Amino acid sequence: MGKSIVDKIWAEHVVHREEGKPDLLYIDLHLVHEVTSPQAFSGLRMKNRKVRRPDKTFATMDHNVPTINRTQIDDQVALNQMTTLEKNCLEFGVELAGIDSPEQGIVHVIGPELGLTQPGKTIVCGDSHTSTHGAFGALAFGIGTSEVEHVLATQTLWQTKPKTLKLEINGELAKGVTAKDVILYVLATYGIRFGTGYVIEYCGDVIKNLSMEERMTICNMSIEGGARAGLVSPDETTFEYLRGRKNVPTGEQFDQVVQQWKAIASDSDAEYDKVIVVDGSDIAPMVSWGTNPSMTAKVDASIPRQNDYQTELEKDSLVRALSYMGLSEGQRIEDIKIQHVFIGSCTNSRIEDIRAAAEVVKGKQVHPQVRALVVPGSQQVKKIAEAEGLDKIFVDAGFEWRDAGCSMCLSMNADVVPNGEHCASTSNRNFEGRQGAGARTHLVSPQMAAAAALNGHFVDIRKVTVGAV
Ligand SMILES: CC(C)[C@H](C(=O)O)[C@@H](O)C(=O)O
Ligand code: SF4
Repeated sequence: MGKSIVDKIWAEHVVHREEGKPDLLYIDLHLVHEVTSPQAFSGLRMKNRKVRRPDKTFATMDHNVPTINRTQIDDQVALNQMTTLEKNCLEFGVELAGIDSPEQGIVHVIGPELGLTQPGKTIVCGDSHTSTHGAFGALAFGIGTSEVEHVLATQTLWQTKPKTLKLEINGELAKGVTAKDVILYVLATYGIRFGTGYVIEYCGDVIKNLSMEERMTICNMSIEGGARAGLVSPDETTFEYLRGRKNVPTGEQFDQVVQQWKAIASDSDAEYDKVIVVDGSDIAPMVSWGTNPSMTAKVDASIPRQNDYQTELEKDSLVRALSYMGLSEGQRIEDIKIQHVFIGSCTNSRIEDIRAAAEVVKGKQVHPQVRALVVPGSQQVKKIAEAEGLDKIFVDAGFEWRDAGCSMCLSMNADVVPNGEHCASTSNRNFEGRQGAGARTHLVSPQMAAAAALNGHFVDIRKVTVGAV
């Protein structure tokens, strides 16, 4: 019987095993951000311990950094967390992409960008969307602050081996259907718990034909389906993305490491604990209408009615979600009006996302009732976009063009959606209050967000002429 990538990575990383206990796993890369690390560093200091492997630890600041006027920060909470991280990194010898660094950005955008994220690695971070790095064939998952301290101190982590779920997406995607729609469709179909206890391995022709950035979008939202990790076996697309990046070996050493990466991919006869098969041609551009990512519909459909559900529990949660969202049963998705647009977050803020949105926006104007923001995932993405003139396309159309950070994805900084207003957002969570108290989030792809910005309501991107000036 063949082995899956999870079996292989696990076997290579167990450093201690005892019957009836979790395994002790070796961690290859520990990413750190300002929100979940302060107590962990304090813990080390109190116990008089060092960071065991500073060379395998990398920090950035992303969650509450301002995305505008960075030279003069007046948000005291943000400032305090940022200076604390700076002090901790200096004291413990951890490399930091700080606020002034050209490498600063959302932790899940910069890991891959800097070539730190590589196939076969175990990667952790005190952040649930660490699953993003799975796109490279790494076993990557979020950990809590006490575990952050444990990894800092020992470079290991106690973990129970998860079950494996093969999610095969076959066929082809229609024009206008993106990776974001794939994962929203999966969540709309299988719910927010189907992945609980599993690591999801995404495969099939649709996944094979996606770019690395698109694969990251899908792996990113594995956590929204209950799985702590989601991954894709590495292939030529993976190796080509990594070739020439900082932190990736070069020359002959690159060829050698590619051989190791190839060996880590799942065997064709690998067995899984559960298998789900999806037909890619069923997927349409998706829009979330409720308060969790599974409350999502195709753009040309309508919000469900109570009668569409069997159980009282489901009917109740529909009613509650619609009351928070200020929407009604049976309302057409295209009739939902929006006042804000956020193009950003670790789900959709990479260069391909920004390019796709710019294509839609080019030569057009943001609807007069809409405030629209583009927040690149990293300062490097920002720089590439500016070199291509994309910032100008957005600014000319009436968008705000910002510095890198999490921004309106969770509104820990000044980028907030006001109470009761609707936001078309390329992020990953639409929970109550996520983008501000009373804010109403609709999860969509960058193309769909851009089209909504121009129209003031959702429109079917398949019917929009893209790129016409
Ligand atoms: C702040 C952080 C702990 C949190 C997470 O773990 O995901 C955040 O990134 C989020 O997206 O909600
Ligand atoms: S962009 Fe959003 S989802 Fe991603 S790490 Fe930041 S807050 Fe979390």
